[in-house]
Amino acid sequence: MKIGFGLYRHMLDDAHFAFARQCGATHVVVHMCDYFRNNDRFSKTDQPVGDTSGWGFADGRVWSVEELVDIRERMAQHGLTFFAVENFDPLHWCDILFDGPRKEEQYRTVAAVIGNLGKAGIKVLGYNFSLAGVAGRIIENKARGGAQTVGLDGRNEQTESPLPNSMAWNMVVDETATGIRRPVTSEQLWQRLTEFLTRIVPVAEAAGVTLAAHPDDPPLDLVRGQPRLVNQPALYQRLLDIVPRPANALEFCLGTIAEMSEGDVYEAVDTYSQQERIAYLHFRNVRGRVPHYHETFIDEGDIDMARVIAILRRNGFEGVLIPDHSPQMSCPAPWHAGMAFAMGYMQALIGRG
Ligand SMILES: O=C(O)[C@@H](O)[C@@H](O)[C@H](O)[C@H](O)CO
Repeated sequence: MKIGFGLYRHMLDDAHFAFARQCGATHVVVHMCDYFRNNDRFSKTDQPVGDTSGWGFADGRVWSVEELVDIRERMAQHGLTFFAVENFDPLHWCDILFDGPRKEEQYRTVAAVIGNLGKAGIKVLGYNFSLAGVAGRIIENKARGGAQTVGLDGRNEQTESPLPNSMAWNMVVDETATGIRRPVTSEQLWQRLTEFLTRIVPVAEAAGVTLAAHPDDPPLDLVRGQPRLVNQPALYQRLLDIVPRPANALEFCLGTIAEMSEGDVYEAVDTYSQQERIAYLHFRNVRGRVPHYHETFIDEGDIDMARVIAILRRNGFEGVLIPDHSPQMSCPAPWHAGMAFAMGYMQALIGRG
């Protein structure tokens, strides 16, 4: 098992690389999509949360081999491995998600993105096949000591307001578009995922890249009038079985799995790590289940994190674990302190960095 760190687009600098290494990270998961682009409404010091207007503005640029290699080489100077990219930019694939007119063009874009990752030596691409994206969460001071965290306290304006045509994956993809997205059925969503995996897993295999699926967070049935995909632990198996190949793997988000209304997080960890289909984990903790939960510090949630590590060890898991996100601590550096706390706990559980 390897301990990693997730860095957002605006954190790809020496200071954050040094901080990640000092926290014991050896591997980095990079968010190449700038969730905050052209959007100063929300603080960039933590994960994006947003409101009914979503996160930032997608730009759809295909990340070049050169820029990916530059990031990889700058990280390497700090003893860090560029392990994965997490998420497409919504403009790479919004018409794949919504079966729109640019679908075929976007399949070519997705193939180009994956091809460039492979050429740059980056072996994992996390993705979240989600129509409304990570939407609906609210900011609350519910973590230990009143620390700021995110969660859900029942359905709210964000989860209920219909998704506009201007948005996909909780970001703006066409600010000129008007009207509301036509509701998609759950079966249509699974059909689109089936086409996506059937067409793209071979592309990923040829590029030497593993695709890793994140579950839908919050794992409700509907968010903004659109169905959710993997919102129960057993549905991960349905996704894996569409294309039963090693390159069709999981970005296993422990927190999201624990938030789900059904299932047992320990059984899920055991089931999927036994199959060796977990590429990396979001090793974060929560309290409660949808529609009432909040993210917690790594040591104070419902999940016994030591028990999760014991299951992973028993099943010989050799992938990467990252904290994903942590509550913001009340100090001059809320994000850094929260991440350092989480990483220290992971180091103690998993081993020396
Ligand atoms: O569980 C979650 O929802 C998180 O993994 C996401 O907030 C994730 O950090 C973002 O979607 C970026 O991938």
